[in-house]
Amino acid sequence: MSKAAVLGAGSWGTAFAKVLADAGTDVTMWARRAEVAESIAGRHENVDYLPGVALPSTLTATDDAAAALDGADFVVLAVPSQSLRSNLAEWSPMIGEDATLLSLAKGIETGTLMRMSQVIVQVTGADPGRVAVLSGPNLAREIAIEQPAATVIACTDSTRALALQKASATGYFRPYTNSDVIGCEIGGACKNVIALACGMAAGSGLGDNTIASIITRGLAEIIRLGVALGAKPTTLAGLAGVGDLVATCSSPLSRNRSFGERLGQGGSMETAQEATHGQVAEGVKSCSSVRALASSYDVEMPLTDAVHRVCHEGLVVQDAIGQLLGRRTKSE
Ligand SMILES: NC(=O)c1ccc[n+]([C@@H]2O[C@H](COP(=O)([O-])OP(=O)(O)OC[C@H]3O[C@@H](n4cnc5c(N)ncnc54)[C@H](O)[C@@H]3O)[C@@H](O)[C@H]2O)c1
Ligand SMILES: O=P(O)(O)OC[C@H](O)CO
Repeated sequence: MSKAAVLGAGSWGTAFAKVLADAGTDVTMWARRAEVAESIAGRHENVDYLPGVALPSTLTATDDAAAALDGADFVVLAVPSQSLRSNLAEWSPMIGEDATLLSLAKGIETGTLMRMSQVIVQVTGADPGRVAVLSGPNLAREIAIEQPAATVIACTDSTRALALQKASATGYFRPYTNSDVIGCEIGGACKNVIALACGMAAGSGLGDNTIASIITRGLAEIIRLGVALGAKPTTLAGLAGVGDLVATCSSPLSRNRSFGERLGQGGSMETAQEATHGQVAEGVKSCSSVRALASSYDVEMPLTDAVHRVCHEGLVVQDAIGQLLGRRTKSE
């Protein structure tokens, strides 16, 4: 039986740990707070992040990273993007030398403008072939209650991608393999920014035509950036692109969409943060790093730029909408 350590016990770390356990993988979770680890190991419930969801009795948890990592074939990184580097620096010496590192995070690091797989390679010194990413339309609570969904596991080493696929395939969770790590990561990070824009529109009282227009033009700018970075357009037309974009932009479960909705209703950044119930809305920081990354590749991303200006430069949502519609007309 293969062994996995899931580092991070938030909503997605917990839901994906359940998937792995249901697929027959031996899983130990690491939680930052002892009481969260105790709740998972003792009550088989993560009361803080996934209340009401019964976790498998085979799923164990600890607040000791070394214990979780001991003998792990798969190291699943489930902390927010902006804290991955500092956490990984601590964990790196405890990671087995042939372990596969799987990133669940959907963000671009501020400052360095690195994708998570690049951060992992830089911090651990691992060969890039040992690093995989998982991305797709995977709202944690829906997966946790076993509603069927698909995802993408991307790794340049197909043997490792297949091993992860086997370790996480269940009757409700269907992982597809892909070798396009860049495409999956760009799709995952950028859709959060577009979901913020959709939330802002919905919060302003705008309807489905507007949302569909934002999703579609959002996809256009995501593809532009992805292709500039070396991603395959087909990846962005798949689960890790369109699939995740549609799910996140449409769902009331999305923290990014909910955050944007509060801003669209006229709320402050602080009240918008409350809409995420203490969980991370990655797009709030990644809108700035995605915008900077796009600028360094001379890629135009007007929606991302507008989201950045609303979140970080005080632009009012209604003015952002006016400015977007006031841009010169052009061909599709
Ligand atoms: N929740 C989802 O539906 C979902 C689905 C797919 C991908 N993701 C991605 O997975 C990643 C993790 O998201 P999540 O939903 O589990 O987030 P979350 O906010 O629910 O939980 C984050 C976890 O990381 C921990 N954490 C926060 N800051 C930390 C720090 N500085 N050091 C160590 N631990 C820290 C928290 O205690 C918590 O256990 C994000 O990049 C997110 O975009 C989330
Ligand atoms: O709740 P969000 O906005 O972080 O989105 C969750 C997942 O990424 C959806 O696939």
